[in-house]
Amino acid sequence: MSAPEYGRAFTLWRKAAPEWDAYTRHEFVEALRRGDLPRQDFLHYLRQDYVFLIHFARAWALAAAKAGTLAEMQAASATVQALVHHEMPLHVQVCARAGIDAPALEATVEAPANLAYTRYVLEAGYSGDFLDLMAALAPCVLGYGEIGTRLAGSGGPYSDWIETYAGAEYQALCHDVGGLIDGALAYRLGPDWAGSPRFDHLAQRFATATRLEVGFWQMGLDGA
Ligand SMILES: Cc1ncc(C[n+]2csc(CCO)c2C)c(N)n1
Repeated sequence: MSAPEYGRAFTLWRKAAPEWDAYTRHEFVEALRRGDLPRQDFLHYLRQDYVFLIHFARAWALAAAKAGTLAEMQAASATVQALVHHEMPLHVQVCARAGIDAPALEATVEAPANLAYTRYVLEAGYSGDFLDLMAALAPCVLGYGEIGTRLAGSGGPYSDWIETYAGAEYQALCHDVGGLIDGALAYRLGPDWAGSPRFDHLAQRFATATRLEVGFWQMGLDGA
């Protein structure tokens, strides 16, 4: 499948990430598409994803702290707001309907693949700058956008999940984040950012985060 249009950096990083297809076409994703992913596996994934989102929101808050312009600060803080007030309560709701109440969800023991991924992203932000954070965060945001687009209209028991990411609102967010990243690169590295030595290092960060997304799906299949 051709890459969705989420900006120039995404197009280049995606092409250079060896495990991009292993992430976006993982067996977990295919089982969501076919609709035969066991419910227990999905709930195990959702519980871990709730913990993931806590740290992901922290990483976006760190991005707000490392922002260089008002537009960057607005984009990062809006993402924190959306995560904390929409995406996380949605996980709480879905789990509650499946009999996992809030205290049980809060008591979720973090899987090693989850720890590895979230702390990798946070460390990129602690030791690096806004660009390091964006390169580490991009596979998560934009990969789900690509998966949503490919799975759109599949139907089945996971259609709500699929259509959330296939929908216009989430696709618009992916375009905005792609634009934010291209703008952040130009602002810090100049107009020839794609040819700068820093760009290869950022591509490696993107590839590592992609590899950790593969591990997260695999944890979803293995661990329930
Ligand atoms: C393991 C894992 N990777 C990616 C996402 C997708 N995601 C995480 S936060 C967010 C909102 C925008 O930042 C989206 C779409 C997820 N839920 N879990």
